[in-house]
Parts: sequence; structure tokens; C-alpha cells
Amino acid sequence: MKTAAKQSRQQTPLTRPQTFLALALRGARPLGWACVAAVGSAALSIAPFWCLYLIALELFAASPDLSEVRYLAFWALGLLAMRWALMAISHVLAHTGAFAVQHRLRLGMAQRMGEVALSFFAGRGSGSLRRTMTDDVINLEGFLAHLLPDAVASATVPLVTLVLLFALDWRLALAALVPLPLAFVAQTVLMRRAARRMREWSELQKRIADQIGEYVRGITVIKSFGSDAQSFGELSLAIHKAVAWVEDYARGSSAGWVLFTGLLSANLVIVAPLGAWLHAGGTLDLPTYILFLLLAPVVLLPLLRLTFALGEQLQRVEALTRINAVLAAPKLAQTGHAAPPQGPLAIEFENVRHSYGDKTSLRGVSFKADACRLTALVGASGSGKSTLIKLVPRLYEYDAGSVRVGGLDVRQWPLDALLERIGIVFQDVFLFHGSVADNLRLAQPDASDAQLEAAARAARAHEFIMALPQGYATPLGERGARLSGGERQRLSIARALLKDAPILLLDEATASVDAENEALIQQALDVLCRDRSVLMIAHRLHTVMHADRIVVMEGGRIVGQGRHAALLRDCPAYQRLWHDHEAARHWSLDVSEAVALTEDHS
Ligand SMILES: Nc1ncnc2c1ncn2[C@@H]1O[C@H](COP(=O)(O)OP(=O)(O)OP(=O)(O)O)[C@@H](O)[C@H]1O
Repeated sequence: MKTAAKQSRQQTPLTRPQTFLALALRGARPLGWACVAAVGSAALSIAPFWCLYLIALELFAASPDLSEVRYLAFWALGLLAMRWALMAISHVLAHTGAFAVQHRLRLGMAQRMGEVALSFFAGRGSGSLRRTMTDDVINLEGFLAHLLPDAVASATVPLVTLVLLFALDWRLALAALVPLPLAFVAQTVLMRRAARRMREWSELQKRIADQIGEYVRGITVIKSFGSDAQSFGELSLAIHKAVAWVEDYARGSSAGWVLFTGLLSANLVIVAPLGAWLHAGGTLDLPTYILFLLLAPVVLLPLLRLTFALGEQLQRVEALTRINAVLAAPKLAQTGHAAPPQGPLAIEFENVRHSYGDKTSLRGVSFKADACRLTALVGASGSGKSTLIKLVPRLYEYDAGSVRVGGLDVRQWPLDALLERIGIVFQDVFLFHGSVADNLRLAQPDASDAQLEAAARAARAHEFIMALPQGYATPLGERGARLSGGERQRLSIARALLKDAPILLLDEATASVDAENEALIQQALDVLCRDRSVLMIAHRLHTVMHADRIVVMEGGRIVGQGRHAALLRDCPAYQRLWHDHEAARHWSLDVSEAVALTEDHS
């Protein structure tokens, strides 16, 4: 029972914004032990000095006992070996704890991304999210696995050493601390300055990463337009700015750093003469004086490492801020508890309004897509068709009005139940890394091979799948790169057929495929649309001439609805669309005319 609770705690992803402390506590056990081991190892770093002190005491005694000296020397070696062992243990534990925390952070972010509305992604590039989930999380590894144990040890060692020194001679111990207040002031000034400038640094790093990403992603387009020099120029400019920043930062902070590091090791200037004077006065023995000479310069030096650690930490604040922004992204409200309606499902829009930030994309949209009928959405590019269709599965949330499926507002539907009843075929077909069969089974994980084949046959996809090297077992490259646009479309139709949902949202994608593929896709869609409530974005009007209802959109509004013939008679916007469509269909390039035009222009 206890083990199960422990396991579930370990596997629970982090789904709330975190502080560095909270993260450290998350991996409390291994990280805690890593810190203990690091402190032990750091404390043992002074042990050889202590042994040397005891050896000196022995050697300066009236009758030195050499066996005691040997014994102490062995102890010194043993403690040194123990120090290394503790260092290794700390290293392993810190990494174990850090990776566990990182793993759960990534799980948490992935979980949250599945719970937010699509509008969350609209405002940020996939590159920036990928960077947050990879680079920013990796950045935290430095904090958890290295910085944390190191910082704890660096703060502990001066304390332990000082206790030791005060126990031996409080006057010299106090002298060793004299530069500390000044060093502290210098450090505070340095850290403040660094904190301010780290934001600039982080912004520069982001710009470089963006430029590199864009350069690599768009290299084909960049090259085909011969603009590689210009694009590379922008990347190179960003890098030069970062170099200039480093130079400027180094110049501006060098004096402060020299002062700070100098002060931390300057106590010998006070300890050495004072110790000599006390020794000459007979109030300080020689071995204690030697121990102070050995330890005084190093007692404050761990503070330097602590400062480095804090400086590095500043760079991670930005990473944690970005991670927290994902973890804090508002979840799509799962308000629905109503019982899902049974029977055929109509889709109704009533006075719907939607905006992307300040920009209104839909206003006062009202119409009904009847159950088991084909409703087509037509309109010029940017008129709001895609936005409208995405409101049904709640990929976007609307600002006002109501979207109802089967008479129930989509926000009242339990989300899982709603999504179960909707099949989606969009233009941009995403195929996951995996085999053809894996990609089809996304729709129905327990589908048999025979079911896969039946769906693929109906979607006119079986033949091209069988022509692939391993048929249904053929792996598909990143984003299904090995398939043509038309083949990907048919695969996504087969996926929707397998899902067999009563509602179908379709973004007709025949615009960019050849005639043969278009015919095949059309046949596949005819099978898919049968007996379903279909809401379809139509780019080619002739494919929806026979739709039960055509809804005409313009500038985010509905400007007409009805059947083809009636719209062609009464709706000016539809008449324009039809006219343009017909002109485009019968358009052909008259070469002689084009040449004449070019000559005219030149
Ligand atoms: N993620 C987004 N962020 C901001 N504005 C957007 C976003 N997506 C679309 N828009 C804007 O909303 C309006 C409607 O776009 P939408 O994609 O819904 O039109 P559409 O009719 O589907 O166009 P197309 O036929 O070209 O796909 C457009 O003005 C578009 O610029």
C-alpha cells in the first residue's frame, strides 16, 4: 500500500508552476542525500589540513612520536579517499534526482498542453514550445544536479572551517573574516547588475535560436530565392550582438570581480602579520599559526563558487519562467457533466462571436447543420471558415453565443464524449512517426487488420499502401514525408472511417492535388460522408453543388445560406464566388499572351 502511494507520488507529473525550492524538494530524497554527501565531501576537504596540524603538533612536541605521525598520515589519506567516494555518491544521487524531476516536469508540460485550448498554441511557435520542453528543462539539470549540491557545500564549508578556527583562536579567526563585509557589498552590487543584464542575454540567446531554427527549417526556400546570404546575415548579426554583449559585460564587471575575488583571499594580509605578532608574544603556538596560514586563504573561497553558482542560477530563472508559463496555462474548462444526447446529432451555431486577441474573426454567426446532412461552408480566404469549424470540437473557445451539438452546448458536453463523436479530416494531415497501421489505429486502437484494410479500401488508400515496401507495416517518416499530399489525405480519410463518428468535420483538401488524386479523394469522401452530419469547408464549389445546405461566409459573417440554385439566384457573394470558381476552373495559360505581356513590361 505504502509502496503504491510512493510510486504514484513519484510518477505524478508536475502540473503546477514551480519554484526552484519546490523542484529541489520534489526530488527531495536523492537530492537531499546528494547535498549531504556533497557537504561531507567538502568538509573532508579540510580534513588533510587538520591532520597536518596534528602532525605539526606532534613534530613540535618535546619528544615526537613518529608512529603517531604515520598513523595521522594514514588517516589523512583515508579521509581523502572518503572525500572522493562521497563526491562520487553525491554526483550519482544528484543526477538521479535531477532526471526524475526533469522527467516529471516534461510529463507535466505534455499533460497541460493536452488540456489547454488551441488558442494557447496560436500565440507561440511550436519551436518555442519545443525549446521550453527540451532546452529549458535541460537547463534545470544544471541547477538540480550540479549547482544545488555545490552551493550547499560551498555555503557549509566556510561555516565548518570558521567554527574550527574560532575554537582554536578567536582573534585570528575574527581577523580572517575582516574582508567579508566588503566582499559582501561588492557581491551584492555585482549580482544586481548581473540580474538586470541576464534578461538581455536570455533574449539574445532566444533570438539566435529562433534565427538558427528558421534558417535550417527554411533552407530550401531561402536557397531557391537565392537569399541565403541575407538570411545568414541576420543570423550572423544576432551572433555578433551576443558577442558584443559578452565583451561589454566582461568589461563592465571586471573591476567588480577583481575586487570581490581579491577581497575573498585578502585575509592572509591581516592573518599572517597578526599571527606572527601573537606568536612572538607567546600567545599563539606555531602549529596553530601554520594551520591559520593554510586555512585562512581558503576559508572564504567557497563563497566565490557560491557567487558563480548564483550567477548561473540567474540564467535559469528565465527558463523556469517559461516552463511555469506552460504549467500555468489555463485548462480548457471541462464543465460538461450533462448526459450526452443520443440519436442523430445536428450542429447549431447561434450568434457566435470569436476573436483572436483584439481581432474579431467571427461575429453573429447563426445557422444549423442538420443531422445526417451535408452542410458546406464557402467563402473567400480569411472569411472565418476554419475558425468556425474548430469551435465544434472546442479546439478554440468562442467569446459569445452558443455552439450546440445534438441540442446541447458543447461546453456542457463532457469533452471526451464530445470528441468521441467527432471525426476530423483537415487539410494539414499529421502522420505520426510509426507504421501505416499505427497511424490508422490512432482512430481505433483495437481495430483488427481486416478492419484496417476495409477502411483503407473504402478510402481508396489500400492500393498505394500495398505498393509501399512493407505494406501496412511500412514506417512513415517525420510527418509522413514519404507520402504525397493526396495519399496522406486518403490515409486521414481512412482514419476517420475507422473512427466511425456520427459527426464529420471536413476541410476539403482537393485544392492542392492532381486530377487523379482529386477523383480518388472525392470517391473516398463520398463513402465517408454517408449517413453522418457533415460540416465541410469547400474550396471547390463544384464539389458541394449538391450539398443539403451551403453557408456563405464573408468577413466573419454569414451572408447567405441555402441550396446551390437558390444562392446562385439570390446571393451576390455566392454569385461572385461561383463566377471566380468557374473562371479558375476553365483558366489555362495562353503562352503567346504571357510572352506578349512580359515583353510589354520589359
Ligand atoms: N491563429 C490565429 N491568430 C490570429 N488570427 C488568426 C489566426 N487564425 C486565423 N486568423 C485570422 O482570422 C481570420 C479568419 O481566418 P480563418 O482561417 O478562419 O479563415 P478561412 O476562411 O478558413 O481562410 P482559408 O480559406 O484561407 O483557410 C483571418 O483574418 C485570419 O487572418
